[in-house]
Amino acid sequence: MSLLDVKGVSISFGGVRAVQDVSFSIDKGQIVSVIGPNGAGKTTLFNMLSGVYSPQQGEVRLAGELVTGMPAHLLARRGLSRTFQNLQIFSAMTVLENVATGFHLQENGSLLADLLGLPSARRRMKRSEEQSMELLKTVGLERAAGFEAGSLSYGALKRLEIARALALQPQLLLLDEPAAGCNAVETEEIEKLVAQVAKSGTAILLVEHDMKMVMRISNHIVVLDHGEKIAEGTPAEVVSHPRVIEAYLGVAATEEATRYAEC
Ligand SMILES: Nc1ncnc2c1ncn2[C@@H]1O[C@H](COP(=O)(O)OP(=O)(O)OP(=O)(O)O)[C@@H](O)[C@H]1O
Repeated sequence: MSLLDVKGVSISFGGVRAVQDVSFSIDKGQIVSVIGPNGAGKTTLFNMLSGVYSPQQGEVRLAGELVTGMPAHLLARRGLSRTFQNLQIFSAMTVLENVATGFHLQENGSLLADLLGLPSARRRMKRSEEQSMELLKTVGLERAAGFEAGSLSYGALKRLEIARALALQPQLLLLDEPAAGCNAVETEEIEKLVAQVAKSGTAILLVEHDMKMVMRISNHIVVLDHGEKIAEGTPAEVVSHPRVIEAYLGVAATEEATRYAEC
């Protein structure tokens, strides 16, 4: 049984078939990437798997259980967490506090105990701070634990967002363009981190435009074009697939034609 099983999911917006009959699966510890030209349906698919949209057709199973259209907070309890392309960091909080909020979301502590500062709440707080420090070490931000998150560089913020998603102790982590806006060094750091997270057993679903990173890091790639899956396989298999070449060359040729037209 796969960790994530996506079967025939579809969604349309008005007349636009954003995602049509897409199926694929992810196993434990695997890095699976979704690629495709602009408008191919990557973000929409990602949003259907992370509880933002509910598929109009098809089903999604997480560890064998039906989770189609389940909202994000319930998915998180079942072991699926995500990061956002536009960072969702609390910039006025410290780096450590940002990660600790991830742990608080996961715990079922009593609100009254928290408000009254009871020993059980203090113990829980201490435990989540210790666990947050461990995660900050994993993402290379332990020295920045006490800094205001807003003072971090962009690449560091991206890693902080991954740490916070990891605080939910996911079996599956969905990463929405983790390297977008990062320079080469920051991209390399993110790539290493993603590989390390997968090695520890957490499966990853990656939507990313940086093709070099995708090709180096993925075990399996799903290629979308105009909302449909046109190919899937290992990096070597998809780069030599005629429909993938056509989808990307089509885009390149159009861009080239536009450039000529502007001259
Ligand atoms: N909320 C929406 N309402 C209407 N149309 C939408 C909506 N979201 C996406 N679409 C359309 O669905 C199609 C797929 O869009 P989507 O953003 O998923 O593609 P993408 O592969 O993520 O593109 P990009 O690489 O540019 O981010 C596009 O034609 C887009 O215009």
